[in-house]
Amino acid sequence: MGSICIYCMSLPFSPTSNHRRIRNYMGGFQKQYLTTQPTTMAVTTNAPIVRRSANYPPSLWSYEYLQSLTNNYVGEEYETRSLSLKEEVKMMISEDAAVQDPLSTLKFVDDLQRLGVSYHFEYKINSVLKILYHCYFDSQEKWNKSDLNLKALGFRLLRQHGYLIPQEIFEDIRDETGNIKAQLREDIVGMLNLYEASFLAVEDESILDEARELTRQCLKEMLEKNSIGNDQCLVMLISHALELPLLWRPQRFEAIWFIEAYKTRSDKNSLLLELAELDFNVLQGIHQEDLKYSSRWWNDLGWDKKFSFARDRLVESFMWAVGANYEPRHGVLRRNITKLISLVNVIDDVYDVYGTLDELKQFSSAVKRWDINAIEELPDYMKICFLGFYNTINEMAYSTLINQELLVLPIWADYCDANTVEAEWFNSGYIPTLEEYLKNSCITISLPVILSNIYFFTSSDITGEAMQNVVHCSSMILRLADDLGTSSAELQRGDIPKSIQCYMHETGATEENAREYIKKLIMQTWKKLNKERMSVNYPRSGIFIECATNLGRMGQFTYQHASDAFGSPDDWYKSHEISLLFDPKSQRIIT
Ligand SMILES: CC(C)=CCC/C(C)=C/COP(=O)(O)OP(=O)(O)O
Ligand SMILES: [Mg+2]
Repeated sequence: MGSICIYCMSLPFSPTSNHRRIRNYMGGFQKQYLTTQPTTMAVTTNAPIVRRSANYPPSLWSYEYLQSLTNNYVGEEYETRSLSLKEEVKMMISEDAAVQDPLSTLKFVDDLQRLGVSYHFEYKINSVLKILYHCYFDSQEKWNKSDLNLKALGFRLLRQHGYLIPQEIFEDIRDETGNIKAQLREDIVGMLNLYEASFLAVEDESILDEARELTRQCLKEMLEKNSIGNDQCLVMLISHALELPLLWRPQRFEAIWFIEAYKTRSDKNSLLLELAELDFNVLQGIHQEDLKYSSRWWNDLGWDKKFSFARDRLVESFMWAVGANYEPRHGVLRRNITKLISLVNVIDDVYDVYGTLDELKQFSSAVKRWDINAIEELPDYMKICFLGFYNTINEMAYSTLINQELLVLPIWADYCDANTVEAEWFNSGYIPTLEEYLKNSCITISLPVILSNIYFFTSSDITGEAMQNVVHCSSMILRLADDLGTSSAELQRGDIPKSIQCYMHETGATEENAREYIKKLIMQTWKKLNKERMSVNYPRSGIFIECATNLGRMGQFTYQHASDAFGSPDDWYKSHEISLLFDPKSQRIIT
């Protein structure tokens, strides 16, 4: 096994002195080029502690700006229009039409989902999908009569709704050379739907794996050769799918994009479009109220002013909350997710960047005891940190009448312990195996702790094992996506090796190959998650499972350009913040 030191990426690595020398060199690099903040605070000796800083930029959004947000889409006029549009659209989802014209029905359901309004019609959608399943998809004899597009779209929507249609539905798509049959390649929309459908694979479904690769190649080639024709909307849909498949996209961000794409479609339904835009704007008003509440909480907590070394990411944390669930009735859930993510960001920065190993151990032990008297032993900045954390969690428990111990123990203790392990690795220069790293870092990515807290606000009906599997899969997806996006900056400022570097160290792979391997792991994890999602008792367990899945999706969306768009939001991320939270839908085209 070849060895490359993650600190210099070129020298052969010897786990002892050579490595330590390079790490010291990195320490020198940090001192020279990164902001360090000498402080007079002493822990056990009188030597000043040299602390790192991640140099995160300040928040883009001031408290005053957030509090000044107003939304015009309130009042009787909009409510009445919205109600009547919903009635009209509901009548367009017809059981009879599903039997007569299954493809049009499936396309309509797909549009409702992508436009972000399907939550109004869940009952009706479930009913037509059930009919479609029994008429066209419950036996080989039936699906053999369907064309590629009908099979692919039906497969995707039905699997998404828990129907385990077998992959064999696509067993005859290849010719004797192994390529997709020529006449199927002419059905570009069918190919696109097959590509999207293939992401619903579970483990050991090679037909779907092959279909994904073959359709990806074909679609990519068509785009490159400009051979799709004049349908601009189809061209947009194909490049959008190749960028990130639909299944991996958080629905609200998809709606922002899809509403604009839908406008360019020749067969668009103007009533449906009006409903989608109006509904988006009404919901944006509701989200703004949640955001204003959250910003008051954050302002009162005062961490943005007290911890200059840490991320002040209230609005961005709120985006994750909307990504997790955007429906009007889940405001409390969004507010709590925002609190949890904002807290976790700062605590993560304390462990990763600012705290000394001794301080971190003290903090972990204080959390374990969950005793207010524990703060006496902590340094000043940690007193504030512990107190804010302690009060917020207790208040969340109180407001939902949950025994705080359920919210706190043992999962926050596990979270702190796992972070301490990372700090120990950093201090000793230890490079874990990929397996060892992932076991620990799927805890430090914080989804287990966030989702365990969320569990109590969603009153979901889900068994312990299913919950554990779903939490594990979404944590893994978020961890791997986060590493693909943030590890370069993290290593520069000094952090433990992340999954890419652990894999490189273990196998001698290049960074490019390691990144490819990590992407494969994301795909494998999705297969496990797909299986879990299809086997649970939908929709009673739906909210929790959707939240968990969506937070994984938020990771894939946020870090898709291999940069830390969350920690250091760039123009691309900022434009999404504006479209999601501040600008109502208008004639503006978003690319
Ligand atoms: C669900 C949450 C918490 C979302 C917020 C965004 C996020 C994944 C932060 C992790 O920060 P990081 O990149 O510093 O993580 P780590 O230090 O663990 O690599
Ligand atoms: Mg971190």
